[in-house]
Amino acid sequence: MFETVLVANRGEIAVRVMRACEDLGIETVAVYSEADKHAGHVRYADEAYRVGPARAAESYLDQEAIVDAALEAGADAIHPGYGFLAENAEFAERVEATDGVTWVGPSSDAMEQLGEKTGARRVMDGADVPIVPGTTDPVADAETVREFGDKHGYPIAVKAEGGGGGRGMKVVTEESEVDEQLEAAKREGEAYFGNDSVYLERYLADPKHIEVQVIADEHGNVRHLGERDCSLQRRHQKVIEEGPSPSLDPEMQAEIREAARRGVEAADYVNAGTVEFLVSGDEFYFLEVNTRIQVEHTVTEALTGVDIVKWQLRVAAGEELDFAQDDVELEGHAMEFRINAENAADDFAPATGGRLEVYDPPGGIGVRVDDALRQGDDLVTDYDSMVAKLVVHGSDREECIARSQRALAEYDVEGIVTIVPFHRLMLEDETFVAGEHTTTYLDEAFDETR
Ligand SMILES: Nc1ncc2cc(-c3cccc4ccccc34)c(N3CC[C@@H](N)C3)nc2n1
Ligand SMILES: [Ca+2]
Repeated sequence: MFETVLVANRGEIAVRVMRACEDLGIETVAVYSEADKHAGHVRYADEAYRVGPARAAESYLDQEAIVDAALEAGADAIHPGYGFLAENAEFAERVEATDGVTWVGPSSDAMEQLGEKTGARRVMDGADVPIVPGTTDPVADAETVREFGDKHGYPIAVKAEGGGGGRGMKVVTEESEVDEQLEAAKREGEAYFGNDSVYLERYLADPKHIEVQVIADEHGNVRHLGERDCSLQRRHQKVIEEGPSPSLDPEMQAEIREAARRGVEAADYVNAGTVEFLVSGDEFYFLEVNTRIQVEHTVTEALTGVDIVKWQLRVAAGEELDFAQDDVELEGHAMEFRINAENAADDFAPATGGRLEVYDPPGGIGVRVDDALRQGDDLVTDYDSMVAKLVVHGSDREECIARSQRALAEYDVEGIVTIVPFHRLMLEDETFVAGEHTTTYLDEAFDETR
C-alpha cells in the first residue's frame, strides 16, 4: 500500500480523498493555488505545496508543477479527483512514466479508448450493450447525415467526438437544418475540444439520465455497484442525484447494471468508472463512459456501504476486490444535494464572494456532509461554485425525502448565497417527489417562467 499520496485537486473532493487515505494510514499531500492558501483541503493535509497563482491553468492544471510537488514530497501516488486533470490521458501517461509514482485511476490507454466517444460506442456494441442507433465512426459530409435521416428519421443528434456535458451536441429536427447544424457542431467541436469530427445518433426526446458505478481491479474482477438517476439537471449541470432510480422497473434495473459491468469488462478497464445511459420509454442506450470518480459517487457509497475512493487506492496498489457481484446490495434510498454558492433566484448566478459568517451543516442519522469549509472562511470563487454536498440516506425514497427536508432545514449558511432554499423547494415539487422528472424538466420549468 502507498505511504504518501498527493491529491491533485481542491475543495470537498480533495478532503474526501484524503479521508480515504487516512483510513488506510496513508500520509496526505495537498497542492494549492495562491487563491487557496487558507483553504480547507490545505488545512486537512499532512503537508501542502503551492503550485501556482489562482489561474487553474497555472496551478491545478499545471502538470509539471504537480508532478514536481509529488517528487518533492516523496509521494508514491497521485489521485486526481474529478475535473481538472482527472480525465487527461496525457497527464495519466506522464504520471505512469514517472518512476515511483502511481496514477490512481484507469490506465491512460483505457482513458483514451473510452474517452473517445465513437471508440467507446464500438467497444460497448461489441459487448452487446445497446447503443443509441447511430454511427460508430465520424461523419464527413451533409450527404451522410441526410442518408442517416432517410433511414432512421428525424430528429438526429450531431455530436462532437470530444464533446461532453452538453457541449458539442446539435439537434437536427428536419432535413432542411442538416447543413447548418452539421457545421455548427463541427465548429463547436473545434472551438471547445480542438476536434471537429462529429458522429450521429438518433435523438431521444425527453430521456432519463441513468448512470452505473463500476469498479474493476487488475486481476480481472469487474463489479457494478448499482445505478444513480441524474435526471434532475439544469443546463447540463446536475442538481440532485439519487439512487436507486425511482423510475426503472426491476428487470431494466438488472439489465442496465449488468450491461455496464459487461461493457467495462470488454474494455479491460481498471479502477472506478461510470457508464452513462439514456432511458427513453422501455429502452435504454449506452451514452458514454466517465473514466474518473464522480461528484455523486457518494450516493452509491450510502446505498452499498462500499468506500469507492478507498478501493480506488487499493486497486491502484494492486489489491484484489474482496467482494463478489452477489455481495453487492443496494439498501434503501439515497439523494445527493449539490450545495452551490449560486443564487437560484437570479438564474443560478454564481456568488462573487463573501465570508461564511455562519456555517452550521446538518447531522444526525442518515446525513453526510462532504465539504472543505469552516465558519469564518472567505469564499473562493476562482473555480467551480460547488462548495459542499449533502448526502442523505433513508430506508426508502419517502424517508429519504423527509430526512432531506429535515437536513436542509438544519443547514445554516450565512454570509454567502447558496441554493439550499432551491433544494427545499424541489422537495415539495410534485413531479420530483413522484420521480417523474426527466432531463428536460428543470430547463422547461425555468424557461417557462422566463
Ligand atoms: N441521442 C441522444 N438523444 C438525446 C440526448 C439528450 C441529451 C441530453 C440533453 C439535455 C440534458 C441531458 C442531461 C443528461 C443527459 C443527457 C442530456 C444528451 N446529452 C447531453 C450532454 C451529453 N452528455 C449527452 N445526449 C442525447 N443523445
Ligand atoms: Ca509511474
